[in-house]
Amino acid sequence: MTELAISATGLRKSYGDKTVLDGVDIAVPQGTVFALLGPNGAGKTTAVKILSTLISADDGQARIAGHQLGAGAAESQAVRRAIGVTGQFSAVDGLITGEENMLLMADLHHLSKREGREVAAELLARFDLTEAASKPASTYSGGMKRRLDIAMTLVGSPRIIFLDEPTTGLDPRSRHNMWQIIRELVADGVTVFLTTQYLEEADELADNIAVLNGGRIVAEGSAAELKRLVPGGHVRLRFTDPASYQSAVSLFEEASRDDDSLTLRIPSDGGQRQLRAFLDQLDTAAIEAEELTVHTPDLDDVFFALTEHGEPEHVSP
Ligand SMILES: Nc1ncnc2c1ncn2[C@@H]1O[C@H](COP(=O)(O)OP(=O)(O)OP(=O)(O)O)[C@@H](O)[C@H]1O
Repeated sequence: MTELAISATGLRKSYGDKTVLDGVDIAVPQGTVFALLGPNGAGKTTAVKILSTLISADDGQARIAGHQLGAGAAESQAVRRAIGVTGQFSAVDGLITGEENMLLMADLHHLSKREGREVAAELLARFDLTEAASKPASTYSGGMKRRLDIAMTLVGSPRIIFLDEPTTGLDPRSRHNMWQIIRELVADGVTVFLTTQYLEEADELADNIAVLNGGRIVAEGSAAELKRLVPGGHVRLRFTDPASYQSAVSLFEEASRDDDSLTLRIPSDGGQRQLRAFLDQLDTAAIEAEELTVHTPDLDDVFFALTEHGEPEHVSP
């Protein structure tokens, strides 16, 4: 069995009478990406803070890199040495330059001056920050700050990295850059624990995804496994001619309809056989659709089905 980099059972945390985590179990094998997915306020950051020793849980057990959480200062210290944390509580100091931020980190990790300069230069180059290295970090774009934050985290060569919403607020190009950085970390054998509100991000990066809602993990598995949990596959037929739309409505009784947009949504597995049958039915009845699109369930369907948002009401494209 692959060794677990992170394991937790029965984690609980409340603030006053508000229960944020209500018995959460997590298992992350070494060298994999785990995504904790959940709506705003679901408790994702709280879970990261507990697992990275920043706060303690009210109850439950956790082992990080083989060290038990809550088992004394030495064990917590060992956990901190093995992990890196970046995200909503960024360590970047805007008043000093990117390079000075890196050197500060190197000092914290007790690297010699020479080693520190070498590691800083190497990481700044790796994250495309060499040119900006002598400018104050406050002048950096959002994407550059995140890259600097990760570069600073890597000074200590952590084997486990917690990334709390690493791409929130980034533009699409910076988001893709960040995904590439995360993939390279994993290729180097680093274990990544990621929180995100973006289903696409979890789909792109994670080996395993857990959906956190109401303080509990309500579903867990690979993106493909989660997609199989929910129905959501359908064929969408859009019409411009109201008469054709009405004919199709009577032909496909099982379809859900949107009379405003003249659109029908027919449950379907998206398979070739079923698609051919739909087309045959349309041809036989001489109905011309403006557009036919196939929608296979995606993580959005899972998310909406499993979190308190409820079912999506609209006919999605
Ligand atoms: N120190 C605190 N004191 C009181 N309540 C807190 C504290 N920290 C977090 N909470 C509450 O716990 C809940 C979960 O917060 P948390 O930051 O873990 O959520 P999240 O899933 O990371 O959300 P987001 O995506 O918005 O960052 C929220 O309702 C929040 O208000």
